[in-house]
Amino acid sequence: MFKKVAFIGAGAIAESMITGILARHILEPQQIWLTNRSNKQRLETLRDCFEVSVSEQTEHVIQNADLIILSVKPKDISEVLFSIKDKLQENQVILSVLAGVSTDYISEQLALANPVIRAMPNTSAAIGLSATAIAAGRHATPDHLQQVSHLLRAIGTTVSVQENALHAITGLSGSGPAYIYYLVEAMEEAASHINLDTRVAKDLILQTLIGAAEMLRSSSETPRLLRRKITSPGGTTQAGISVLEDYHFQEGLIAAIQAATKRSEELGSPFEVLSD
Ligand SMILES: NC(=O)C1=CN([C@@H]2O[C@H](COP(=O)(O)OP(=O)(O)OC[C@H]3O[C@@H](n4cnc5c(N)ncnc54)[C@H](OP(=O)(O)O)[C@@H]3O)[C@@H](O)[C@H]2O)C=CC1
Ligand SMILES: O=C(O)[C@@H]1CCC=N1
Repeated sequence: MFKKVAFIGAGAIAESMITGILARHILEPQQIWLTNRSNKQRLETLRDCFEVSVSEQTEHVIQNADLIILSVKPKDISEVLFSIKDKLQENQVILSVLAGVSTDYISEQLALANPVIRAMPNTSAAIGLSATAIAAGRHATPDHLQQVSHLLRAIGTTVSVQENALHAITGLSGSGPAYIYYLVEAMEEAASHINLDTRVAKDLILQTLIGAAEMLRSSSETPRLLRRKITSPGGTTQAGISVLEDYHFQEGLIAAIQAATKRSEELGSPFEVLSD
């Protein structure tokens, strides 16, 4: 297991991952190091909250780390790779969670034989419920993949995929929680239109979501059948679904996931490398 894990990038996904990892005691706080570009206040907040080590010096953070997690925006990756390439030690494993950016790009920029692995988690990592996909890049052996998967299993489920699937996975499950939160925003807004008490409505919406998710997980029935069982002919659900159909709800969601997938490809396109 990794002894020191360094995060370069201290934003939303780094925080979610650290929360999940510490909650499962996969690592102790003193094993986690963190840096960002300039937001000192943010580093201090995370240090105080998690008791992890922080430093404005990337060199200090990555020194002797056996796993380095890249968690910056795609636009910042070139700068980060340039700043660490001369400081990396042999055998340090690189794990990138960036949308779009290929492992080949990372390896080419580093021009080193360090193993590179790419993963796409989501923010449910914070409660150990991320749906994470992982792909091996250059120099990553099955053993490296296994070690990283072990760590990532602390933050949820992990599935190994071919790297070219990661754009679609980013559109589906990387961004996925946002689609659900967007739906809940609309349900809460609807509750106010139908004069329900806000607190009561929030509790009912939450339990409805949890119940439906658990039904999907535990039942052998398809989502379509589960939906049909709620939809009495001429009843309330049919009235509601019929309006969703008028608004092309499903087509909208399909288009949203396609757009997010395309955006991942676009974010990665400045970093494409010609294959050997
Ligand atoms: N948010 C999500 O749900 C998910 C995000 N991702 C991916 O994770 C990555 C980060 O996303 P997110 O956490 O949302 O982004 P945030 O904007 O919240 O965080 C980005 C972090 O990167 C830091 N940073 C920028 N440039 C540098 C640099 N040169 N050296 C060190 N640190 C730097 C920023 O520091 P400062 O604030 O000081 O500028 C900030 O801490 C993205 O590539 C995204 O695609 C993947 C899965 C899910
Ligand atoms: O919105 C984004 O670009 C990132 C990638 C997946 C989730 N958030």
